[in-house]
Amino acid sequence: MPFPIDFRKALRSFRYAGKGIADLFIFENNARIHLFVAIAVLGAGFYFRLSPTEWALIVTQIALVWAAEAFNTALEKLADAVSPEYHPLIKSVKDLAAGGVLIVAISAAIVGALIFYPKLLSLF
Ligand SMILES: Nc1ncnc2c1ncn2[C@@H]1O[C@H](COP(=O)(O)OP(=O)(O)OP(=O)(O)O)[C@@H](O)[C@H]1O
Repeated sequence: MPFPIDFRKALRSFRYAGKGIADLFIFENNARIHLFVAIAVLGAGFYFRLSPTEWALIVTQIALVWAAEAFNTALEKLADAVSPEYHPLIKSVKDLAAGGVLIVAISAAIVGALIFYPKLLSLF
């Protein structure tokens, strides 16, 4: 019986996923904005010496926004391949996917404000 886990296949999948993440930040303007904001937030996190729980919340929010952006970009590309011309369903698909990104971005902004606002106030 062959070993139940094909590690070479898993490694190949990781490489493809890494290429997807690199493409996201190299080619997608919105993703680059999210990357820039995340770097600024991480810097602020180190400056204010966040607690482990605060770090967990911040890292989760950053990951959610990046993942949503990746799924949104994938859907946009799929939609463009399937129907480059105007189609009301494609409009709905793209608007829904963009709405998904906006939902997590708002959540991230609220979590960030809850964590950093009191710390910023304490500076003055
Ligand atoms: N083929 C299409 N059919 C119908 N509506 C479309 C189509 N392509 C785009 N749209 C509309 O235009 C909006 C913007 O689409 P677009 O693909 O330009 O995305 P974007 O958010 O500007 O991202 P990017 O700049 O990364 O392409 C969509 O949310 C949708 O409402």
